[in-house]
Amino acid sequence: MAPSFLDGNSLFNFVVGDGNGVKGMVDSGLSEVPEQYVQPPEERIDKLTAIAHDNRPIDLSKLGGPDHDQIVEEIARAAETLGFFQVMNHGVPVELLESLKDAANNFFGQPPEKKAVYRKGVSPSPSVTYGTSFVPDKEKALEWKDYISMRYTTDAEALEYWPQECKDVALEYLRTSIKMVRKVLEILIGKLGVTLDDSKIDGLIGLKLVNMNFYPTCPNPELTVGVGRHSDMGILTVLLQDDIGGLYVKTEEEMDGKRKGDWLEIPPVPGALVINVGDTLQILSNGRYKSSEHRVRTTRTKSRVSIPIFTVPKPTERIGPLPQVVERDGVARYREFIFEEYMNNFFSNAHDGKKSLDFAKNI
Ligand SMILES: O=C(O)CCC(=O)C(=O)O
Ligand SMILES: [Fe+2]
Repeated sequence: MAPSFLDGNSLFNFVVGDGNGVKGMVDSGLSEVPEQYVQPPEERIDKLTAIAHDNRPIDLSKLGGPDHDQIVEEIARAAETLGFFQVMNHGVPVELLESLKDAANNFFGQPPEKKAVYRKGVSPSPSVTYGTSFVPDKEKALEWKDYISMRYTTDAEALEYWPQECKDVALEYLRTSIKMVRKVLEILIGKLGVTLDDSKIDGLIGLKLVNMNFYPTCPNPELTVGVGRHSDMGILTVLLQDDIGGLYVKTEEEMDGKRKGDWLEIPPVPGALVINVGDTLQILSNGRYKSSEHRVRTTRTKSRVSIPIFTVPKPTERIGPLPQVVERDGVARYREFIFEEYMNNFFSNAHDGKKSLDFAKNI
């Protein structure tokens, strides 16, 4: 029977506390968006004014041929401007991409009690968390999204604790993507005129998370957000999205006829993956690479899945602008800190654009 949400508390408990998620709420028969999900006007997303970012995906297979230098340029240019680009021939098998979307839909298609076992605090492993929105306790308006997050430690631990519905494909996705992430990161660091040894790179991408996001259908998409404005905290994010669309990125500067502050949609391209720069890479590069603000809209008739891999430094890693870059720039735009401090700050605040980076600003 459809629960009647008489007050805000019972709705919050049903969705967040009991782990029914937004999907459970929608499945209970909802004709309009509850007040807790209504965004203030300035955060709502106007689908009609969106401009598509229709750049072709960068063909990574060309790194092995005569066009190597041009591809390196394209990657660096994209990281310096929008901070987002798409790649093809990335080494992640295209069939695996299809299986991943199926796995995500299968996982979220289960009854709530099967998913709720992975809630924070009750999950059989601290590396697996099922939840909804971002930090529900801190948010003025909740995000229209459920997720499962899988932090990688070892293959054995993943095979034991990650959900049956997704563990094999998620591990394969991680294994194949990481090779590509390393390659792209080495290119970007190289373009800064810096070489880092393998152990330093290992530390910078020492923490890896595979998330599966599920955005249920929404009766009033114009009032809600799937994910609010934010930037990612780590080094590079790899993102697989399905064919629904709705990922928007804010332009940091005037480019290709777009004005600073315009929101561009990253359109779904079959077989491609989206890559974006995270806060930590912006900091390491002393601001040259852009960790862009992005957000996700909701849709009325079809649910959407996306599957990001976040590559993030080890919590104990000391982070700051690379000394060679600071020397050349003549100024350090960010301070040094231990990554765990950054991470704790990131997860203790609601999404608020690029405010996460203030933690690292030099005062
Ligand atoms: O669903 C998407 O397309 C993006 C999700 C996202 O930005 C995130 O999980 O950090
Ligand atoms: Fe993101």
